[in-house]
Amino acid sequence: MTSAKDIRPRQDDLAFQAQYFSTSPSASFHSPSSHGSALARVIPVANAKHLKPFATEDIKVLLLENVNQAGREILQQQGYQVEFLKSSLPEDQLIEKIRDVHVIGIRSKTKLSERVLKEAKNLIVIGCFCIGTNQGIAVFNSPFSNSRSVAELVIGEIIALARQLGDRSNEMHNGTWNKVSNKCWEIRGKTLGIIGYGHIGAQLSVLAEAMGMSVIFFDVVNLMALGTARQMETLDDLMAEADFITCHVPELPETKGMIGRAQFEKMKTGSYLINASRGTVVDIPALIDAMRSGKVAGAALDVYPNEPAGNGDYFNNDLNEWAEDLRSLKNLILTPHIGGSTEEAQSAIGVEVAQALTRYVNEGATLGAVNLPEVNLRSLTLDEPNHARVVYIHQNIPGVLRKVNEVIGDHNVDKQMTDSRGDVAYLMADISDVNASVIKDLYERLESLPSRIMTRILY
Ligand SMILES: NC(=O)C1=CN([C@@H]2O[C@H](COP(=O)(O)OP(=O)(O)OC[C@H]3O[C@@H](n4cnc5c(N)ncnc54)[C@H](O)[C@@H]3O)[C@@H](O)[C@H]2O)C=CC1
Ligand SMILES: O=C(O)CCC(=O)C(=O)O
Repeated sequence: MTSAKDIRPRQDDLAFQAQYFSTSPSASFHSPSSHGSALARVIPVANAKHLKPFATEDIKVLLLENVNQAGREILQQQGYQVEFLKSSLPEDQLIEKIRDVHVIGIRSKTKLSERVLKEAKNLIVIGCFCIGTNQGIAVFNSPFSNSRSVAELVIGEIIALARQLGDRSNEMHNGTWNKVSNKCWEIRGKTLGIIGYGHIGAQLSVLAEAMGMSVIFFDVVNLMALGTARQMETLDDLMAEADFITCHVPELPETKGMIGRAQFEKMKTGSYLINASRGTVVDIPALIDAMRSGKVAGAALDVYPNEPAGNGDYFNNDLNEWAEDLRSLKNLILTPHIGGSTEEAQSAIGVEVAQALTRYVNEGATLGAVNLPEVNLRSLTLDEPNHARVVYIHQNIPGVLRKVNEVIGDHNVDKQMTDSRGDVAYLMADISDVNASVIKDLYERLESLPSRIMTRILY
């Protein structure tokens, strides 16, 4: 019987290798520490084939934005070449780097623009150690590993704003004792208005009620309210009733500027605004005016329309034209996008995304992908050394499966699964009794089909 090694393509055929990575066993994976994610549903097979990815050392991973060490280690342990940078990269430098890369890991600062992706000829998967995009390149994220951290930050800010803690602390740092109770409040009995009742909004709802707040929320989806929270019919209703308003919606065309002058008008005089979602959600010049007029008694911002790529003295008008106006305002907490920046969140994200990337690179499984249908096949086992796994990403148009099956149907297909999501379909098939020349032939025939987006063969 031929061993797995015997069916390797030649090491010097680089273009060929770039597309071919062998499988690796489910048994070597552990479920991520986080809570019921798609990956946690994967059941390890007892005698799963213990393969290391073929030509492991040729898999190049670029990790930007200080991705957590736990995630880095998972990728390094696979034997991949991992390059790690603390900050993100400007577009031109990213284009230079991404040409060779198979896997990229990013956080919220890196923009994988069309220009960048066009140059990413070898890229097979993107790990968002936060969120996503769509190019036939799989994208994995960690949908709720940092939700609790954001919710806890917001709870801290609600109390800090109600008690003007930022101002008192700054005054003491400057040597001033200023003991005041005027316009300082308990939060018990006050109303929290949550805009966007998803992972973060829902956590916040529970925490706020535990501290004696009443919770109302507005969401485009009709959702089950937790505890005694109430869903409001309109955003205006929420703006008019809440004492504290906090935004937890995604960045979308519909959420751009969703808190603008008209919404500030609706707010109670002396209420508070918090934004730890995305910088475009709040119209900042309108907020500045609302704070100057006393309509808004305090605010906390964690996110901004423009954010710097790394740490440094960047929070000025060159970055955002109103930055210095913001810096001059009282009872305004400004934080550098740290909502999800806790050891717990970063470690959980690192593990979850790195495991998803590894599973995709080695096995083709798309469980937890943001932009592809979720497809998985049970692991190949030790009894199946001469099997190959075909992964075929293609346009979701009629007639493709017939053509694909004409190609693979000459062989014994042990198992096959296909699913689609929008315009993209994903097929996985395990084929038995194959050797290197068969694999090469299959690969070339699948690549030549007009519907092809990406072909990979794993073994
Ligand atoms: N500051 C930070 O470090 C972090 C910021 N975030 C941001 O927070 C956002 C929310 O995070 P999650 O709660 O995890 O997201 P999620 O997807 O679980 O919840 C978002 C909610 O917003 C609702 N929504 C969407 N459009 C809306 C609209 N126009 N009006 C009202 N509701 C709308 C959705 O129906 C959903 O219920 C993320 O998209 C991200 O931008 C997330 C993590 C960390
Ligand atoms: O911590 C980060 O880099 C990004 C956090 C965030 O905004 C997100 O997960 O969407």
